[in-house]
Amino acid sequence: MAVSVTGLILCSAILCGLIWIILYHVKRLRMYKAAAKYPGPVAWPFLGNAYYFTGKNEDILNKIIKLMNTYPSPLRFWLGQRLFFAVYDAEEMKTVFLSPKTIEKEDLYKFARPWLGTGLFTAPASKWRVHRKLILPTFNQKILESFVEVFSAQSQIMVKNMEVEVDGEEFDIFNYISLCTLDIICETAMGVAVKAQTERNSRYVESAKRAFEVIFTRMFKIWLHPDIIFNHTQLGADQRTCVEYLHSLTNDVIQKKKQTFHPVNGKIANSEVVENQPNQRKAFLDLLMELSNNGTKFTDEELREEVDTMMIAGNDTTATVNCFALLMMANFPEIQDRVYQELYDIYGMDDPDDSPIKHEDLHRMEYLERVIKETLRLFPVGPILVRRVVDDLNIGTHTLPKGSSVVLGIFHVHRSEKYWPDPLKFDPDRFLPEEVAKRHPFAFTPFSAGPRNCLGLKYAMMAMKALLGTVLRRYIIKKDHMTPISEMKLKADVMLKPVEPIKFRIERRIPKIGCID
Ligand code: HEM
Repeated sequence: MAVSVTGLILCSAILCGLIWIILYHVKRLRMYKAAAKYPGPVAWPFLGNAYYFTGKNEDILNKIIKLMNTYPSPLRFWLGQRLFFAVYDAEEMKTVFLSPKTIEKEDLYKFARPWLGTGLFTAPASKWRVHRKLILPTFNQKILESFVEVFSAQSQIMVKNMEVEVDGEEFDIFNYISLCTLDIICETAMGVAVKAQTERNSRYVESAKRAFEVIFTRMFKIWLHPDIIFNHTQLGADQRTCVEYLHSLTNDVIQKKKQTFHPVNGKIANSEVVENQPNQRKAFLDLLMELSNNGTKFTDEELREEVDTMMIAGNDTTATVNCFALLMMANFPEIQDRVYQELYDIYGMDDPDDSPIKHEDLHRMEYLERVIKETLRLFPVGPILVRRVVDDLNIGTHTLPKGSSVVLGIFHVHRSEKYWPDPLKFDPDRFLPEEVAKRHPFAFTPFSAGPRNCLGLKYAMMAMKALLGTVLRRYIIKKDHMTPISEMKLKADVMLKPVEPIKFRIERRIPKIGCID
């Protein structure tokens, strides 16, 4: 009798399980039918195409690019039960970028939430709409202009630190630049001087790097998706250690700031680094705390999430692009000369210490701006972006079904012959206004596009110009052997990175005869 009751329970459980599986698949029948109309690699039961993404992190980006080179846009693939469409046609991308149906980030971004919570970058659309509107004014032109002083001062510290490399061997430039961009973002986002450059403290940079690696690895390894498995792996342990440190830093600053907060007029006492300065520069965190006091509340946790988001969105991105831009100028000395000529026209032979770069100088660096844009074209730090499709979305000849996700193939479009003749040639003049006018506007989207684009676009361009300008006024950058762009190995750890460190030599700059009027 006991056996038959057990048997009965077992049969019922199996039956319920089967009914659940059938209902689950019936509900998704529409999506399966839609998926069948698109080209893509053969998907295995349960795993989908996850088998394709096994292997090292550095191979994943190349595998995605290979798929895009094999199939026409839009292409279909499955990660377990998740259906993805990769879109890499500028017109189709335009529709996706601009549609309210694809404003929601893909669920894979949730793996960044232990670190960034629901700050702007990872926020669900409902929260993102409210916070984006509140935060947008803190990036206004006047505030950005007040930051240029910081961009310049920190870049000057960096070029001084690089002095030891003058006339030496090739060295890894990322070490210098990442500490400089970290000092810059800490001062402008939090209003504190962490002195990463002077004290050579790279723990933040190392922790953020490892945290990114872990997030990216987890995204493509579907067996690491459930928390219960991930938390028991070495990756889970690494993430906990890194995030604990990263959070402690931000929490510390918030608590200290709160003690200087003046509750009567709702203003923050000037932050420690800017105390005796006349222009009353405010950091991003100060501005957010003032907003909170005006009744638009950010909890302490939300403040930390938004500051962590800015710290990470604004540090590694600009550091990486600066390194790529310097590499391109080392590879192509004639382009470096043109940039220097432009700087010479503004500053003559004055040293950056005597006449630092000011905000009103930045708009005169037109050629440098084109160099940065061409760098962003060939090396977009966000090589792919992923959004959820919350309702059927017609993208021209196809309809992406509700419940699927869309991968925007920015890297592929940036290097497509369709939009860029001789795409692997480094040619900043592609960004002359008359050339831009001839091109599809969505063929160049390094900062994303549409309502959920990069909030720090202007900040980033100003910071990069100040840093690169300061380096090139002081040094000539040289490479012993040029690596053709087609042979440069790239990987994605969420952001696009070079597989090998970027190295070059420096010499002190003595203006060339041809450059002096
Ligand atoms: C070269 C530098 C940079 C590049 C190429 C870049 C690129 C991007 C891209 C592609 C996105 C969209 C990500 C996605 O949809 O998944 C994004 C978002 C964002 N970026 Fe940047 N970024 C840069 C620098 C900065 C800086 C300096 C800041 C702030 C100081 C910043 C703040 C943000 C924020 C807050 C978001 C989220 C926007 C939202 O969802 O509303 N970025 N960035």
